[in-house]
Parts: sequence; structure tokens; C-alpha cells
Amino acid sequence: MADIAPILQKMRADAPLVQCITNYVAMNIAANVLLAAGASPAMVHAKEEAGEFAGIASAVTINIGTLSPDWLAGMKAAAETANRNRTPWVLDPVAHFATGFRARAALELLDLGPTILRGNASEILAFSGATSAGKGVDAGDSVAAAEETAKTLARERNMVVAVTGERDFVTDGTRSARIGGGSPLMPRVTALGCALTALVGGYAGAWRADAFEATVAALAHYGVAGSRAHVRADGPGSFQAHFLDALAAVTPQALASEAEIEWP
Ligand SMILES: Nc1ncnc2c1ncn2[C@@H]1O[C@H](COP(=O)(O)OP(=O)(O)O)[C@@H](O)[C@H]1O
Ligand SMILES: Cc1ncsc1CCOP(=O)(O)O
Ligand SMILES: [Mg+2]
Repeated sequence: MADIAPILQKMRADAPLVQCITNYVAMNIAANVLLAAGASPAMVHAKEEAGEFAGIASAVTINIGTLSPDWLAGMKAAAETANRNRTPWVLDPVAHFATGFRARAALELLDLGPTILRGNASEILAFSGATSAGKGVDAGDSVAAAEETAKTLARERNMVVAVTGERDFVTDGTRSARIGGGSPLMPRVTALGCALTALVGGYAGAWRADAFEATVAALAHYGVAGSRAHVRADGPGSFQAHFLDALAAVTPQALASEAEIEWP
């Protein structure tokens, strides 16, 4: 993969409109993350308009964190429009292993063919049928334990899979990358994973040619901003503010030099 600096440059130049169908907890932080990074968020989920709105979005992101039947209908409508228009869309299967309703919804959305699947290690691992150690929305498994499942899913479903945790893993089934940085404070601030899913959508909407490269760049941006915020924060509360500042402050050149990317 070439330099990631031009990917951030393009994302900021385009300021892509990202339709976020996300959960009640994540809406505010996901919108702020997109604005700080340089994209344009819109939280539009009603079944009466989600499909229509997807027609004007540069990317669609779908997160099942606080799911209900009406929301699921809006998600499917948005995904179908995205597919028709070849607009990239990202699925975040929050705690899909926790209840039958969630599990069925995640599989139905997966069957619609997301461009990118982004989840924590327990969420990705659970797609293999293995029992995960996830506790609701929080991961209990290592990223390493989910790598093989991620590769299999990516190959079988022709999508990019991003597994996040202490050290992230991204694969399209052929290419892979591991991304470091970030902070142990990140899982102690709610919905930072959901907000990352929204940011992945922003990058994919701007970098249409290669969803794998777009995902790596988004995760690297998050990792660099997380590392920068870590050294300034006194705890989870001040971390969130420093993290938003850092997302905005990272330049394409700084992203290229500070990103911790390993190509296995
Ligand atoms: N222990 C950690 N150290 C550094 N970064 C982390 C750690 N745990 C999670 N992250 C980062 O937090 C972000 C959200 O990931 P994660 O916590 O896995 O998602 P979720 O919130 O969906 O469970 C990712 O950028 C990930 O790299
Ligand atoms: C706490 C909570 N409950 C339902 S969704 C949600 C947010 C989960 O956010 P993340 O997956 O980023 O930890
Ligand atoms: Mg999550």
C-alpha cells in the first residue's frame, strides 16, 4: 500500500456526507468525531426516509447498538440504496451474539453485503460460531483470536473486515494490516468504537477506489489521535476532549509519520 497521507488529504478535501444509522449512545460522539476529522455527519434512521437519504450520501454506516424493528427496516432500506448506487457502507454488529433478535438482524444485514464490517474482537469472533467472551457491547477477547475469522469472512463475503482492540487488524482476505497506537482509555469512553465505524465510512466515501486502504487510513488516524490524547488526558472525561482535538489537528504528513502500521 502506498502512502496514507493522500487518503486523509482527500477525505478532508471532499468532506464526505456520511449517513450514520447509529445508536442513541453514539450519536453525539460519532457526529463530533466525523466533524473533527473533516467529514460531514447526518444521523438519519427513520424507515420513512433512510433509504431516500442514502441516495445523496457519500457513505452509509449502520450500527445495531440500540436496535428496534423500525430501525432495522430503515437500515435495510439504506443498505439497499447504497448497493444500487455502489455507495460504500459499513456494518457495526454491536453485541450481535447477545440476543436472538440482534443475531438475526446482524446476519440479515451481513447478507445485504456491506463494503466493510467493523467490530471489536468478540463481535468478529462470534461470527465463526465460537463462544465469545464479550460482555454485552464490551469485548472480552483478543484481536489475535479473531484474525482467522476475519480473514475467512472477508474472503467468503468479499468485504473488508476490521477487528479493533489494543492492536487493530484489517483484512480484505488477501491483504492485511495491524494498526497500533490508541490508548487503554478508549474502551473506557462509551461509543468510541461506534464513532470509529462512522469515520471508516467517511474515509471509504472519499477513497472509493480501495476500501481496504480507506479502512487502514481511518484506523491509523484514530490510533494517532488516541496516542496523542493519551499523553494529555487525566482520565476518560478529559480524554474525549483531547481526542476530538487530536483528530482535527493530525495533518496528512503527521498521519504518515506517526501511524503505527505493520504489514504482516
Ligand atoms: N487497550 C487499548 N489500547 C489502545 N487502543 C484501544 C484499546 N482498546 C480499544 N482501543 C481502540 O479503541 C477504538 C475502539 O475499539 P474497540 O474498543 O475495540 O471497539 P468497541 O468500542 O466497538 O468495542 C479502536 O480505535 C481501538 O484501536
Ligand atoms: C453502551 C451501549 N449500549 C448499547 S450501544 C452502546 C454503545 C456501544 O459503543 P461501543 O461499541 O463503541 O463501545
Ligand atoms: Mg462496538
